[in-house]
Amino acid sequence: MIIGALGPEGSYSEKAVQIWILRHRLDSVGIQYFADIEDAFLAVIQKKSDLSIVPIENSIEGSVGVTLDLLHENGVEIVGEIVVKIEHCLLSKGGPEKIKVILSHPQGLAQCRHFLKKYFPEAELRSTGSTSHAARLAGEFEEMAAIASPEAAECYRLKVLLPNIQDRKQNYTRFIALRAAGKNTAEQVFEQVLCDTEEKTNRPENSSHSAFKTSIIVYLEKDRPGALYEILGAFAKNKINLTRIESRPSKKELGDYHFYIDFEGHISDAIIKETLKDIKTKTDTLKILGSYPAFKA
Ligand SMILES: O=C(O)C(=O)C[C@]1(C(=O)O)C=C[C@@H](O)C=C1
Repeated sequence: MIIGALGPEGSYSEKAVQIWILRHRLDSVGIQYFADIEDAFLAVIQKKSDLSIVPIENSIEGSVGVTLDLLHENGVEIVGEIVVKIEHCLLSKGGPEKIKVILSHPQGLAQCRHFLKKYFPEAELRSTGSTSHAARLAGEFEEMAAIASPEAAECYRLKVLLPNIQDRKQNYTRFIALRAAGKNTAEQVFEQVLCDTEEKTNRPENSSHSAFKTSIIVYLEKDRPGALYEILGAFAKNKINLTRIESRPSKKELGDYHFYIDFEGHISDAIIKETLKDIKTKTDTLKILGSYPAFKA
């Protein structure tokens, strides 16, 4: 089995893959590293990986926009989530006095904004494809430092000049595990529900509602008063707990959005089916991204 992730070695994405491998007790897994999130994501469609793990949101910086857009644009299924604690360090080959350039993934730079402004106001900030890519470069040039993990420091033989430099101690990134949409995806199960035929899912028996999450994208073509309220009302009426709601520009015009909604429950639960059927009548597009086990720390 090949799992795709953002590389090179030492990225937080690799950490997420390792957690996935441990929790699923997988052996004989190869990690395929990609230069950016888009390539890692699309690898499942291009059959370069069986599963890909990509970041979707961070507790300090919010959504990873490219992942949200790709979920809308492509036929993939979310099969799981992984939450990784992010502890950024300032890494370099030499001492702090030599640092002229600080490199990291844009998320890494943004999560350490206060630190950078306070201690390195003169440094040039440069973004890289990943935190580990930044560490690899810092290993080559003394005047460059990287914001990356302690594991990246080990990988590229860098000194940890300062640990835990993110603006808040509590810093977590949520990743999703994807596979290409195939047979028995949540979307197809729902299509069957709409035709009132018997559906089959890979949901384990006897699992509680909150043990699972379902992710959907909703698009309301014609902006009308109360449209979003009606959708949220359908969840409230059936006492379904939303875990996230996020809007993302549809890119058609200013002020036009897709809504990404995560909620507790599995697509094969009767109440979820009923709620989604109801929502389908209120929206122009309803895309079901998947039902998957909620991450437990
Ligand atoms: O650059 C990495 O190491 C990544 O895995 C990417 C990523 C992200 O895109 O959010 C993952 C976790 C951290 O929030 C910073 C960067």
